[in-house]
Amino acid sequence: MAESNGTPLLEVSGATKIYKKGKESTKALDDVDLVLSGSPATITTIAGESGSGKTTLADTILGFTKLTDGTVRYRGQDIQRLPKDQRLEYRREVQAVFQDPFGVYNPFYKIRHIFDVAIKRFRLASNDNAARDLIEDALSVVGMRGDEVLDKHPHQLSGGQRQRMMVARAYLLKPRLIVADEPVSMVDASLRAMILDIMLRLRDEHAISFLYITHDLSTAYQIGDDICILYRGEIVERGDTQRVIDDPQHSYSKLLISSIPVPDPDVVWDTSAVTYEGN
Ligand SMILES: Nc1ncnc2c1ncn2[C@@H]1O[C@H](COP(=O)(O)OP(=O)(O)OP(=O)(O)O)[C@@H](O)[C@H]1O
Repeated sequence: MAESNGTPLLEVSGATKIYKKGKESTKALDDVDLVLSGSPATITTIAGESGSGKTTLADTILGFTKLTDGTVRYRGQDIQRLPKDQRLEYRREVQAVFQDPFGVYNPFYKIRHIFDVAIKRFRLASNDNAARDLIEDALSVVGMRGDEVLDKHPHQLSGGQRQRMMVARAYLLKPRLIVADEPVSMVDASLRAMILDIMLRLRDEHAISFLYITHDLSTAYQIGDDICILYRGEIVERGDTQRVIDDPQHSYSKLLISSIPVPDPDVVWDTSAVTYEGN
């Protein structure tokens, strides 16, 4: 897919999504604009409370959900109107890592199946040796080896290992963007640190950008470049992560940030948190 100079990797414009069920309707996204330049690669956090529209935005960018209004452009092209060959390229270059790694595995297949399918679908290797090398390379990025995992079934791996398999599968495809929807919320603290570190390495060493969807502002603070605070489907504040978290301007951001747990016993818990009642 051609990327002309200055064209952002991803551009979401006026994204509005209304879910309708009978007479009820929910506006999950309300006129959201978002641009990821892709160069240099960055980690952009989408943060907000449950129901704020984070997953809807992620699903929209992945092409799983159609917008009611607005567009998602990947390298300048509306993802809903891509010709077949460009669609395959977009499918390869924009990968997903989800919260529950168990949900995406077929329990009947061994782990190697997820890699074999990806290699076949995107014609990544011309023979078995080349395929094996690609898989080992991808596993090494997440600190694993093929003989440890490939002949196992999903239930024989820990949650953290399954999540690392998902990251390895995404990396195998040499994506430009990984949409990571709560990727560390179901793993323990040490694995969380490892996965966040892998994300940083993929950004810095492999130029992979991330859209990091989370309600956890402390991890966003650790790894995020930019942050967008989503509230009821609208981005109410955006900017450099440290700036926004250290000095939030919008009253909802202030409320969200005041609820971050403070680990330092010498830091007094701020009990004067505002109650958010709208703009
Ligand atoms: N398929 C659907 N049908 C109807 N309403 C939906 C659907 N998916 C999401 N919604 C509604 O849209 C709003 C945004 O939901 P969404 O899942 O995008 O939020 P979220 O920020 O990802 O929440 P969480 O952190 O709990 O996953 C919510 O009010 C939700 O109930």
